[in-house]
Amino acid sequence: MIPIPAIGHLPPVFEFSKRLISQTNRLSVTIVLIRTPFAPEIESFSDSLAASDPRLAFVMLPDFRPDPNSTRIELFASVVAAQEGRVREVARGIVARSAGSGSGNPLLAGFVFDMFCSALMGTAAEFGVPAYVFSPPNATFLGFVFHVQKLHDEERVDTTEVGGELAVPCLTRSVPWWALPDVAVDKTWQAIMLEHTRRIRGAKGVLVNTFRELESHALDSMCGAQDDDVPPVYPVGPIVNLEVDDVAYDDDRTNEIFRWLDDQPDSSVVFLCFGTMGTFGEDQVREIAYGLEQSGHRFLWVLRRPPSDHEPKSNISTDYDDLIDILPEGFSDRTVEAGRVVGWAPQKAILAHKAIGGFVSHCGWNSILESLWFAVPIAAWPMYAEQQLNAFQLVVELELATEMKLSYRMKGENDMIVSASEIERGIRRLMEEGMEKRVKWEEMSEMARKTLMVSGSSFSSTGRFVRDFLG
Ligand SMILES: O=c1ccn([C@@H]2O[C@H](COP(=O)(O)OP(=O)(O)O[C@H]3O[C@H](CO)[C@@H](O)[C@H](O)[C@H]3O)[C@@H](O)[C@H]2O)c(=O)[nH]1
Repeated sequence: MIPIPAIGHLPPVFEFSKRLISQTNRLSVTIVLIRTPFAPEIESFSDSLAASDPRLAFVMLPDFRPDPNSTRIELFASVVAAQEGRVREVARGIVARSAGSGSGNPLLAGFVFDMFCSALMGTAAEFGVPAYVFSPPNATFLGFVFHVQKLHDEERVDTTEVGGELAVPCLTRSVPWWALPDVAVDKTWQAIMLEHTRRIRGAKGVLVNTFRELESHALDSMCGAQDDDVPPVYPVGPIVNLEVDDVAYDDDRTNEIFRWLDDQPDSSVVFLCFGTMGTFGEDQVREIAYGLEQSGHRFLWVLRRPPSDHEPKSNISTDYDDLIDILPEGFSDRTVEAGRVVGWAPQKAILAHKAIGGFVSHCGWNSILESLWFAVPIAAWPMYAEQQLNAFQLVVELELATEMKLSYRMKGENDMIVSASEIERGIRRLMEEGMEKRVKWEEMSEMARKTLMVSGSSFSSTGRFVRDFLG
């Protein structure tokens, strides 16, 4: 398994690997890791996982020192380039062990590459084994990028110049311009994604972190007549790694969060968290603070700061030294009973807590799956990457989530701040009017859990993958 070292991508790969070997005794998994600033906690959970099963091995590549001036795009590309030689070496080691094992069975059965490591897929061919791809984003996004690439390469349609809505087979409704992800409207991102997508078409199959009951339309749109060059897609999710929180966050600060949550009534707290990179300027922080205060609801707010001018541009967000510096004056005193503002916090364990009644989320796919798993309704506030498409899918296509703000592209440059009163309204809608939606989240949560049980759809799909993988 060759993951890309980002927090949104690693835990799903770890969890899927674990599931894979629990479902079959014909496979073991070696995960090739590289230490980067994206995933500082990487070792704490890989160590604990490696200890859990001898068929799960980790190879840690030496530290990768990023060029501090590189953008996130450049950084990802250079990480993958740095991985290349070592991935080959690791594979050679596995092949050499099979030669020495005397069993005559090849030990290297194949590779699974993160979709953003597609540049390494040629390694599989060198070793004469299949290359599969793992997609941490959902089936809708996968269908979307296949379609955009087909439009681009076969019909000479450049979506960055379309400017209106776009009909895509993976969604029943056309995607309005404001919900199109960066890969459809931004030339740099599109060029990168087109490259990945062309290579992914050459994979033997694509594993996707989703489940049929949630995304049947998108999954069906990718098989058969619609686009006959798409490799088989295996929905194997939801892959929600519940252990990461237990392993990585056993400290006083975290214990204090849970002591406070324990004292709050059931379903009374709104949780706000914006993924590994979601941060705001001072003006927006102030509006959120006032919006929360005016809503009168209890809250738990993860607030992190963007990298400063002298830090690498590609770093993930970090905790503030002192939150008092950024919050409006007197806010903490006035809300001492009603809420808590914290730095990085164990999101899954928080969503699992009975005091949480709603989640204001940036709509990263892991966050959505975690919220579905614990049946916590979302108010969507997408920020970057494919999150606007995820939000559109949740709010408009599936009618599951409410909205806080659906796009940063909907408004003009100077008008991107969401006001305190919009935030107040959004929180009230989420916490007070969501009964019907809450039932839907509970039903979906039950389906998410069932799909992983023996004979559930994702369990069966994983079994199908194992059979195909081993030929
Ligand atoms: O304070 C925090 C913040 C985040 N998390 C965890 O970090 C992960 C974040 O993943 P996700 O919600 O997917 O957000 P991103 O980190 O933004 O993920 C990237 O990767 C996802 C999967 O490809 C994409 O859907 C996103 O758009 C992309 O930004 C989740 O497991 C959260 O539980 C915490 O535990 N504590």
